[in-house]
Amino acid sequence: MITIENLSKNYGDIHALKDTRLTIPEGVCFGLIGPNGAGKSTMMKILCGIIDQYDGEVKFDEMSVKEDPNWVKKNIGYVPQDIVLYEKFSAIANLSFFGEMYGLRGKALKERVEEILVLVGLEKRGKDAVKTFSGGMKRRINIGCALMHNPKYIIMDEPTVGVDPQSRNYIFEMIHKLKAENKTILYSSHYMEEVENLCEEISLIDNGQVIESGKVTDIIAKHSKPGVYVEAPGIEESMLQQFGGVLKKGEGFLIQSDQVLILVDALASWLKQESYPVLRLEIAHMSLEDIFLLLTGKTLRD
Ligand SMILES: Nc1ncnc2c1ncn2[C@@H]1O[C@H](COP(=O)(O)OP(=O)(O)OP(=O)(O)O)[C@@H](O)[C@H]1O
Repeated sequence: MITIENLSKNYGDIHALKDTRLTIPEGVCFGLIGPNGAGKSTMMKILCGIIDQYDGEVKFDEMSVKEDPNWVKKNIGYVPQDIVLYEKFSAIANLSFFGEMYGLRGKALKERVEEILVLVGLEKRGKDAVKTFSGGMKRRINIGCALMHNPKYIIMDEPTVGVDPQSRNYIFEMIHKLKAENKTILYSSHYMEEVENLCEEISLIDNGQVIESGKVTDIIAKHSKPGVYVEAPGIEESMLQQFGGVLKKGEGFLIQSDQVLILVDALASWLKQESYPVLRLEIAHMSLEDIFLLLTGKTLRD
C-alpha cells in the first residue's frame, strides 16, 4: 500500500501540491486524473524519489521514501512523461543499459531483455537503432526500460500521450499483464476513458489537491445524476438554466434532473416554441468526465 500524507510541494510561488492525502491499495492499477498543471507529475516524481524536497510523508507499506531512497530505486519502475532513450543505440542496448543500472548481468540480463522485448511487442526490432522507431515504439521501449528490474510498483506518467493506436493497444495489453502479476501501478492520464478501462481505483486531481478518490463505480454512483442531453444550434447555457443545473458537453448541454421525462417534455415544448432546430434530445447519465467538470468547473483537456 502507498500512503501519501499531507504532501505539499512549491516551486517558488507555484503550489504544485497542497496538503494532499491519498492511499493507493496493493495490486491495483490506480489512475491519477487531472488537467495540465494539476500536480500529477510532481506527485509521481516525489513517489519515485526524483523530487526529494517537499513537505509531508510518502510511505510504501511502512517504508518512508525519505528514509531509504535506495529501497525506492529497487522497488519502483518509473516511466517519465518524456521519453529518455539513447537514440543511436539499439533497443537491446537501451534495455541492457537500464538492466545493468539495476545490477543485472550476463545470462539473467540477456533473458530479461528478451522477455521485455516480447512484452512490449518489439522482439523483431531488438537490434535496430531506436532512432528508426516510431514515437509509439520508442514509448514501448521506454516502458520496457522501467520494467527491467521487475519492480513491485510501476509509476507511469501519461504513457499514451502522442502514441499511435497500435502502440496504445500494446501498452494497454502490457498493463493488463502487469496487473495479472499483481503489480501496483500508478497511471496518470488526461483521458478518462483510458483510466476507466484500466484502473480499479482513481483519484481526481485539480490545483494540487485530491478532489475525489475511490472506485470508479462508487464515484459515479456518488456524483452522477440523471439528466437530459440537448443539442440544438443557437441555444446557450444561460437559456437552459431555467430547467436545472447545466453542464456544457461537446456540442450540446447536459441538464440535470431527477424528473427526466418531465424535463424532456418541458425542453421539447420550449425548443418548439423558440423554433430552435434540434439535433439531439435524449435521456443521459453523467460520465466520469462530466463529474470532473461538475466538481472542478474544468474540462480535462483544453
Ligand atoms: N520544475 C518546475 N519549476 C516550476 N514550476 C513547475 C515545475 N514543475 C512543475 N511546475 C508547475 O507545478 C504545477 C504542477 O505541475 P505538474 O507537472 O506536476 O502537473 P501535471 O498534472 O503533471 O500536468 P501535465 O498534465 O501538464 O503534465 C504546474 O503549475 C507547473 O507549471
